[in-house]
Amino acid sequence: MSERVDVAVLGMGPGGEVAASRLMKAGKKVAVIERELIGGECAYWACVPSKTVLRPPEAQTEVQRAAGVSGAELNWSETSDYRDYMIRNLNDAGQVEGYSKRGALVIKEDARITGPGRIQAGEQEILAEHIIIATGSDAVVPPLEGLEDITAWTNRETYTATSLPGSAVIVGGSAVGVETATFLSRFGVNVTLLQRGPRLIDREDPRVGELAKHYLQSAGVDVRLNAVVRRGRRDGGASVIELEDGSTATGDVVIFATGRSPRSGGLGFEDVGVSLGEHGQVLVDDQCRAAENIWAIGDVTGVMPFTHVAKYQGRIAAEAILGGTRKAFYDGIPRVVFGEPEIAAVGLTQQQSDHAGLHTTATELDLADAITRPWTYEKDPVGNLGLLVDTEAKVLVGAWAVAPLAGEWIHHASLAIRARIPLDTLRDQVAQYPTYNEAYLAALDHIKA
Ligand SMILES: Cc1cc2nc3c(=O)[nH]c(=O)nc-3n(C[C@H](O)[C@H](O)[C@H](O)COP(=O)(O)OP(=O)(O)OC[C@H]3O[C@@H](n4cnc5c(N)ncnc54)[C@H](O)[C@@H]3O)c2cc1C
Ligand SMILES: NC(=O)c1ccc[n+]([C@@H]2O[C@H](COP(=O)([O-])OP(=O)(O)OC[C@H]3O[C@@H](n4cnc5c(N)ncnc54)[C@H](O)[C@@H]3O)[C@@H](O)[C@H]2O)c1
Repeated sequence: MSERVDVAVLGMGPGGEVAASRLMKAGKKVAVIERELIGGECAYWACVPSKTVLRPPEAQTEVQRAAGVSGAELNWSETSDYRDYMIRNLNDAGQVEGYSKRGALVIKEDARITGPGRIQAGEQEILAEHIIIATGSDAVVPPLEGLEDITAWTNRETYTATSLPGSAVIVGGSAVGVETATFLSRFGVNVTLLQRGPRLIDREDPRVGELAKHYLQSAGVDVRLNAVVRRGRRDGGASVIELEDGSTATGDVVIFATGRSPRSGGLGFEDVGVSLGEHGQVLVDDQCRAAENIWAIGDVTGVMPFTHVAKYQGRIAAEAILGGTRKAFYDGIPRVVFGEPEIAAVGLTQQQSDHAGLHTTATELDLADAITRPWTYEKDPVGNLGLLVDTEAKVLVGAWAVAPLAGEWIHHASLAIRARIPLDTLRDQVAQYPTYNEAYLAALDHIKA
């Protein structure tokens, strides 16, 4: 039997949840279709568990680095219990009930689009005026000889593990690799981090990668750059990765942190006029429209694979379905890696601004040399801020910070870039003393523009 709704949301990660909630609030009849757990990758295997297990090490660092306080010890068993609570013990019964009570048609099935306005979800056919594709992304595991012989994990096994391995080889040194190395090393796991290029976090300014490497090495992580993985093999209980240069890396597990690919294959998308890009991402316009009455949001669009972007696109698509005209605009959206200390960036890198033909000047500030907060915060203060300024338009176009709480105070730069706030206004802003925010004024003092 077919069921008719106004909007069918295919995939209930953070993007799908925001879109569905907004549409239901506006009185639309919504079908929410999810084949695993309502909440998606973020809630169970990615953002939420990773940030939950990173918090105890962060708190311990704060204690170790602040004057006059001591004695913080990590406890994995309590951490993993709290992590399990945060990921709802991989049970979405509460979410299913919540959406049903709010009037949604909740379908827990694998779904595919079978024609315009038509979805097959298990035995059930849904007829919908609008379809929102919010199917997210999968972990990419590179084809590797001997893969079946090693204990290979992705974020899923890592962030639901009950007991931790004694040692781990992490392949991939960007957001997932750096966060996972931070988490595991702090809980006493011997970590080797293999990054194929010359630097970590390779989408950001080179200094960001340098600093990330420095802090990981200080935490005891064996960071190997330009590491080209050749094959895997088993040696007793251990998993061994052989590298092109003849060296090896050995661990109880090998964790692949080598990127994501959009979940767009075999779901009938192309049959209804949806176009896929070269990486399989669903192509969308600036209102997240993928085809007539079909919308796509979140990781499946490949625009910026972050939860805050999936949620933003969910708001944009819902508004468009309700007749709004707001367009998505991606300037000034922050990118934070929750390392130790936090690694935050926003806007353009120097390389991107050169490519765009902008005339820019950059500066880097050692926070301890310039402001008070690092000294009141910890005994041996760390932290750096980099700014990139367009000298013609006299606005900030890029910023990065590797420092305590950087994921919080990067939002000052985020707003400045997004709203193109004139440098003169930024220079006139008065930050609370003593806060990390004062670093912006100190850095701008070094810039002639
Ligand atoms: C380890 C890790 C840590 C991360 N940490 C952060 C972080 O701290 N902050 C941040 O902003 N981002 C983080 N991310 C990225 C973030 O997880 C994603 O950007 C976010 O989950 C994307 O949301 P989404 O709604 O597009 O998709 P998803 O969360 O992937 O959800 C998509 C849903 O669609 C369902 N689905 C797929 N196909 C079908 C189908 N055919 N039928 C029915 N249902 C289907 C899936 O089961 C899934 O539940 C992290 C990622 C990883 C891997
Ligand atoms: N805090 C956050 O917001 C957060 C945290 C984790 C992940 N995420 C998001 O999730 C997505 C996935 O993150 P990710 O770090 O897995 O992917 P990524 O695509 O950002 O980085 C993958 C890294 O692995 C390296 N790599 C790829 N293949 C390799 C190989 N064979 N050997 C060695 N190195 C290899 C690449 O050079 C790259 O640096 C990202 O887009 C990220 O934005 C966000």
